[in-house]
Amino acid sequence: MKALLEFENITFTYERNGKAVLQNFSMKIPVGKKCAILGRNGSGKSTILSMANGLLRPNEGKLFWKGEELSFKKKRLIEFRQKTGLVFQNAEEMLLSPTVYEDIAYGLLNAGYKGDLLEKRLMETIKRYALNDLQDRPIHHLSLGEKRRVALAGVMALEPELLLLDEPTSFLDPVQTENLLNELNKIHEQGTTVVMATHDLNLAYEWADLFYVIDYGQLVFEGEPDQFFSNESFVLEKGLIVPILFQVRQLLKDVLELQAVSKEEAVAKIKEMLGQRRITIGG
Ligand SMILES: Nc1ncnc2c1ncn2[C@@H]1O[C@H](COP(=O)(O)OP(=O)(O)OP(=O)(O)O)[C@@H](O)[C@H]1O
Repeated sequence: MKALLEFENITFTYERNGKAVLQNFSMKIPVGKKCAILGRNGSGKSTILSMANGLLRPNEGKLFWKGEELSFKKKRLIEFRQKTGLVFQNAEEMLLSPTVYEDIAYGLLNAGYKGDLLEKRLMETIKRYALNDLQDRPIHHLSLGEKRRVALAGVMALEPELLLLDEPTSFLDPVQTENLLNELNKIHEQGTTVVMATHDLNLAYEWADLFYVIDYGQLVFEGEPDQFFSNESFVLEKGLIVPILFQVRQLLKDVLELQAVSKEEAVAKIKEMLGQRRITIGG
């Protein structure tokens, strides 16, 4: 499996002589997958995402981008940071420009775009993320869902190969959550590898191809979502729960005496039973 980004034996401490947040941490993110990083509060998920974006430098160990060791020299780091876009947990707080248009332009300017190229990319981004009606609006007049869309658009304007998202659906309503997932699926279909840290296990199960479970700064599971949730005692031990979607799939399989029930079939069945657009049960 070819790794896009690899963490190799990384140790990281925020404070001098402080407790290591990551210890001998190794993880490979393959090209072209939809990955979810899971783990209890404080397990190290945001730290991993910041390091994957070159914002934090390991105390020990190495990072590899497409097999090549990451250099922390300024120029190389700037190049690397453009290839790995990070949308922060409170993305809306990162929007500092007066308007949507200016915010996206600011990111492009910082990345060295100017003149016609800047204008072209700006217009493409505004169109692609359906921001036409919002472009001249002051950022503080936007809803949370709209602010998240602007933050995502700002990062995607730089066409990263790896998109990193820290709890992108927190505080979004079910419709906005669904819109965001549709957007992420489009981004993924166009060739971007997507990694999301989330506490929403139903969503992670429905969306991700690959799980990384972090506990106390260690990678304790890497693999398929079904494999992870099949071992309930392990899931509970890691401070997580088996989501309702997984349970319904197992139940339907038994009741209907089928070999397998796809996630899509299970989602459709739950929606039919609950008469809802999206599943919002459990964490
Ligand atoms: N800037 C910082 N300075 C010092 N310690 C920090 C800093 N940021 C995070 N930590 C500590 O590092 C550990 C891991 O934090 P991190 O935010 O990576 O966890 P997380 O899994 O993303 O948590 P959550 O699910 O609550 O967002 C925690 O103990 C946290 O207190």
